[in-house]
Amino acid sequence: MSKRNLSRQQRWRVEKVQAERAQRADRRDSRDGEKLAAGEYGPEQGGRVIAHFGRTLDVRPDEDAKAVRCHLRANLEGLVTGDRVIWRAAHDASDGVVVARGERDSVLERPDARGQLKPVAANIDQILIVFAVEPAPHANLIDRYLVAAEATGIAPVLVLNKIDLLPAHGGELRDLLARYEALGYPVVTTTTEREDGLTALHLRLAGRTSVFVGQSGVGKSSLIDCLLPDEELRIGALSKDSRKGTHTTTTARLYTLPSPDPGDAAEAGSGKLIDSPGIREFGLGHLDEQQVTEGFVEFRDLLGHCRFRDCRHRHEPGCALLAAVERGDIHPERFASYRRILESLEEA
Ligand SMILES: Nc1nc2c(ncn2[C@@H]2O[C@H](COP(=O)(O)OP(=O)(O)OP(=O)(O)O)[C@@H](O)[C@H]2O)c(=O)[nH]1
Ligand SMILES: [Zn+2]
Repeated sequence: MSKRNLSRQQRWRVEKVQAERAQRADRRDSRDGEKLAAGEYGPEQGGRVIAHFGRTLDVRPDEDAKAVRCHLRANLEGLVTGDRVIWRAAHDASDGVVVARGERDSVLERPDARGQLKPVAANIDQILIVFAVEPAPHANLIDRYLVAAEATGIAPVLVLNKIDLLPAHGGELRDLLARYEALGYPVVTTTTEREDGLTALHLRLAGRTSVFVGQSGVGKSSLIDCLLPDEELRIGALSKDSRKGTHTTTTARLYTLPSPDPGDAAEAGSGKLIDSPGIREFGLGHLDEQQVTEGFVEFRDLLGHCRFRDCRHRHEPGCALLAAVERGDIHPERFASYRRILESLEEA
């Protein structure tokens, strides 16, 4: 058989499979429609997507810890973990159907295999950028994460892990942290080596939905293992092996964190964590020059004040940013990071 025929036959098979799949979805949808009309589903209620697998989702009802497997009405597309939804439970409680998606406060996107941005998780309150005493962080790397986080509109928080390895006076790292605190970024320090090493982190997580990102080896898995100690909480969570592998397609999951102190949780609400290998690898991605510039929070008030409207803040006379570096209002290392990030975009 010629190559050409083969590929035509392959194409035919693919089309056939797709047609069958669409037919099945149609059938299921008209069944859902009939069931909905026949009142086989209960009243509408709120919930949150805690995992999704194609057109099937796990939804956790607002008032309940137990998730329900749901499918989607055909007109609903693109739901992701963390989405708030309106859904109806089957009367026999076996499953449910999602009928609407709530407004999103925020969405985290990643490029798919074809380089197109796809949402991977929604309604995230904060991005925890984890770095560690070892491997020692480069300020530039932290700045990259901050810029990427700023572009999503989700608040970044810096988490310095492994403080058990910190030398007595902390040295350069303390200075580095002070620099970011001065910019208004919350900084939390942690260690998984001490019983009380995560106290500050617990406080940060309470009542919010968070994701952990950061370089390999900084201790993201270790932190998450400490936060979700109960195996049951991690049912379906990433296995040790897949964590180390390159499976970045695994679905994101939303976990409810147990509180170390039940009293606190009742006040602030329990913390939620959305995690997947893909989310952990969140990085600079597809930003343009303007997004990078606006990602440096201390530049914002100065933008628009350069002599030339199209100033690129390199060596133009009357540049408001360069003047601020001169005055010491912008830290020279932050400005060097800015330059380096722009250069890396040009290379890409
Ligand atoms: N001393 C010390 N070591 C830690 C701490 N937290 C994690 N580690 C160690 O740091 C190493 C890396 O931790 P992981 O949790 O695998 O780091 P990760 O960020 O998940 O790394 P990837 O899976 O590669 O993304 C392990 O050997 C941990 O035991 C800590 O607070 N103190
Ligand atoms: Zn300028």
